[in-house]
Amino acid sequence: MRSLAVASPLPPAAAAVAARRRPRAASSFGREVGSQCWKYDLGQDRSLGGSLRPVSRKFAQTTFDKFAQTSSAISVEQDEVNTYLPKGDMWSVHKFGGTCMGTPQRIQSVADIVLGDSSERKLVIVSAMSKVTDMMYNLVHKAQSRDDSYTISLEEIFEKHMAAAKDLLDGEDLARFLSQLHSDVSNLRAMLRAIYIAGHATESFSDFVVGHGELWSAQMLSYAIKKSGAPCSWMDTREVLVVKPSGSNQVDPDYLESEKRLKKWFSRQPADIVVATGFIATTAENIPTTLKRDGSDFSAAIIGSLVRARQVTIWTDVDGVFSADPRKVSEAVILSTLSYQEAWEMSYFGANVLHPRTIIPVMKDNIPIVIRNMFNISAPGTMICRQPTNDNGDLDACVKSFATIDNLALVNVEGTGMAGVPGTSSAIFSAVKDVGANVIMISQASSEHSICFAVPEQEVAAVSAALHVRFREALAAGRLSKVEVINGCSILAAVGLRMASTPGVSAILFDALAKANINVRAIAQGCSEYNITVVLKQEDCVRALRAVHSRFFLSKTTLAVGIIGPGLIGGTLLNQLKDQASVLKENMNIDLRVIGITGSSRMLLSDTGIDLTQWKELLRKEGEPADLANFVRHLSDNHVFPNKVLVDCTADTSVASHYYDWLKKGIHVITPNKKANSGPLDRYLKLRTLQRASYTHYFYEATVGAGLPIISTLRGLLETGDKILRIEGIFSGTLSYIFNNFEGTKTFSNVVAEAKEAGYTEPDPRDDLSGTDVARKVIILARESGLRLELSNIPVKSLVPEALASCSSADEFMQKLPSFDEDWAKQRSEAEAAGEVLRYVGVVDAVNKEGQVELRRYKKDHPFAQLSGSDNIIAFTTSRYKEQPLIVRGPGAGAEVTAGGVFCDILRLASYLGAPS
Ligand SMILES: NC(=O)C1=CN([C@@H]2O[C@H](COP(=O)(O)OP(=O)(O)OC[C@H]3O[C@@H](n4cnc5c(N)ncnc54)[C@H](O)[C@@H]3O)[C@@H](O)[C@H]2O)C=CC1
Ligand SMILES: N[C@@H](CC=O)C(=O)O
Ligand code: NA
Repeated sequence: MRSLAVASPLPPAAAAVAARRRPRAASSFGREVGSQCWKYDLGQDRSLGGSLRPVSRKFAQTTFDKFAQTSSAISVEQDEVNTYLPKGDMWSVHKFGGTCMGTPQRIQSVADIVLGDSSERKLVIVSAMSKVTDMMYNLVHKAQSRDDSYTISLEEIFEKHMAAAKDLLDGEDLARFLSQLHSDVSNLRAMLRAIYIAGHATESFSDFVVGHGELWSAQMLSYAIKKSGAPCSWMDTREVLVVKPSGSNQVDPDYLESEKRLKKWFSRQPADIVVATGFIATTAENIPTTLKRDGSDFSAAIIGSLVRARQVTIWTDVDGVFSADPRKVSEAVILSTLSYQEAWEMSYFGANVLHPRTIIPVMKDNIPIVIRNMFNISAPGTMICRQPTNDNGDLDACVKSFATIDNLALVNVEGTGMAGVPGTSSAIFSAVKDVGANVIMISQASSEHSICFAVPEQEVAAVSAALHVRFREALAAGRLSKVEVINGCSILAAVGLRMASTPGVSAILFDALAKANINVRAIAQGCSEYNITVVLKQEDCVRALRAVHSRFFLSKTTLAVGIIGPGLIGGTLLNQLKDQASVLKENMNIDLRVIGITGSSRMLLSDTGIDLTQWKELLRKEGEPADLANFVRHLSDNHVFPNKVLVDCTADTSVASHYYDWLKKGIHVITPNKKANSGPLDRYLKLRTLQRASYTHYFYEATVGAGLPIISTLRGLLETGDKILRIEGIFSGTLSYIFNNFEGTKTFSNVVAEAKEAGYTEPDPRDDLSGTDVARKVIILARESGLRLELSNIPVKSLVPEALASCSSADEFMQKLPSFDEDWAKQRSEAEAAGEVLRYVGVVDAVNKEGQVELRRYKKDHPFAQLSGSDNIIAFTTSRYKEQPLIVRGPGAGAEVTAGGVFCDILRLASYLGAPS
């Protein structure tokens, strides 16, 4: 809270006025006004939240006493002893915009809010009723375009205000207002007629006409407050607020002259509640003018400064200032405090906070501005004040918000002739100034070989032309190599006062961008570090915003998921995601959204996330014909989610052939499908090279041993410097199940059917029986270990009878398989007779750089003979695990374990993207 400045004794007349007021002030929390008794108790008034009641009753009284006995902060000249400008902490300034003043009911609510503020004195700045300013400008436009309908428009404006007044007021006040309205409208009619005849309106004519919206709304509100029992005056700010034009359609307040006039005004009407017109002002020559864009906020700030208000409250229709545009970031939060500089930066970067001009008048006196929602007065709002002290030391306290500006172009002026040549940047920017373009951001590396800057896209052609003219000779001589324009850019700015003193902020920012695969074109940060600005492609902007916002504010990792192949594994995965999603969100801050599911015939798309409790039904009923290209486009075109992953749950080679393109697009890939990693070596190497060089991830743990940690174990060994000598094991869940259960009681074909039924087999069980599936796993592990092997390098012993290899379908194969049961029974009995069991094993021989896949016989006490169910067992013999191999064993096939392995990869990805571990 500001303390009252004490400078010189109060002039006698002012002291007399103050003394006269003291008894009233002392009883102002329960005083008689006319016949009505209105009582405000600071302690009891909960309706207005904290920020409206920053002074205690005792403080208010002490302040008032100090004021009465001493002086004001601004010295009062002797010749003004008869003027009275009460100031000090008892003034509270409120500003209500057009939306707040939109209807008679709203004007009444405004009156209630004003009356509910227990401050000593209140100055209320109002805008015109909503849309009225536009209607007024339109009137002028019509009149000067000689469009007769201006008379009808004027009538509409008249009707609107008359109806509102009739709704709101009655008796003498209504009559007084209507008579003023009549008289104003007939003056306006005459004036517009003159404009019509002249076919032209000067700026001051136009400003005079337009300002009537505020004149009427201020009067209506002041009568409404009066009607509720509180004495209230209204102020035409053209009598007090003096401004001078400052170019670029802006004005500068003349504080000294305004203060003099304000004192005079108060000497005539020393009121406790004053409703003043926003937006309008006067020049020193008494010509009506306006404060231009966002004028009413500016009025409130200037007047707040003139009366040294304890607080300026800007009432609007949002709960406060958001950490990012809530239309783009649904998780944006309301900030409780902001420093002036932060608010300033944010408004510059397009956050709809306050116009930077609005902050200057209050900033010099450290007067807090509070943004509050008049439609939700229980929300405390956002306080903009001197460096807030209640920061909690978190990252969200050092980065306050993120803002963006779209439709920019980047201009890059480059050449060796720029380095060390004084005046180059001056020449560049003077050329830019000559075409009137607005430079939004500048960046120059210290090598001085290039300067790049951002301008609005619609100004870039003129800028580029001007630079080409200005640097014609330098370009011709090769001193400058190019003047390059990059269209379609946006700026993303992180704003926060404490970024300067917090190490690592930019690292986190850029890490979040990199992980969302967003390319940064240019960077700027001043040493004040109120903001870090990056230029990126406009199409990436919302995604970038969400990525950085979630990183700083929510630590939430949002991942958009596309599932390809909702068969056994894909379907089980969807169900697991459904069951676990809320736990992940709550406990791990991971927000997984499945935004697409595609099978081979139908696909289901959603922009925000499919309801997984009924995905099957939705896919059937609301799905559209499947189209993989469109499916991928749906994912990559979604600019809302920062991170995207495609999960390929098919066994399809053609789906796998797209991984490279997807990774290139920045889409992560996760799969249990072995086709990509066991396909042609050159393709595999290309894929891995791309993935290693980018921030996109490719995980495939379930391709070997399903959910068992095989790939991750192998990687762990390799990455920590262990040397793989041999990997040997039973890699097929199907074949393991078959030989574990083919014990003489069931036929071979029966056991195969059971494995298929249990979900262990490939979509076509011949892939298992042929040994191809095992060979693929051997290849995957061999390549992971650094061997450059092709599938064709692995000799495979197929268990598929030759006669059935050419069956046209898996079903046909299964039907014909029983005719070979006898052969199998024979093989089994032979092994049994020798005290052995049949096992189908795969080997990666890293020493001899080869792989093998064989049906072998093992003694019954061998570890490979001890398995049950669909168990896999994999033994890693390495430099470290030489005497005793490292063994991983457990079910290596089946829907739940495999989907669980894929799910694990999704969480691994989330953790790589920044989710907590
Ligand atoms: N079943 C298991 O225990 C394990 C399976 N896997 C792998 O999981 C993958 C899936 O296996 P399952 O779910 O058992 O097979 P599945 O046949 O039940 O499911 C595959 C699904 O993919 C769909 N599909 C096929 N081609 C498609 C395309 N081009 N576009 C869109 N959808 C397409 C099919 O319509 C089917 O819905 C396979 O690659 C398999 O090798 C990996 C480890 C263990
Ligand atoms: N069909 C495969 C499934 C796992 O990859 C198997 O049986 O192991
Ligand atoms: Na695995």
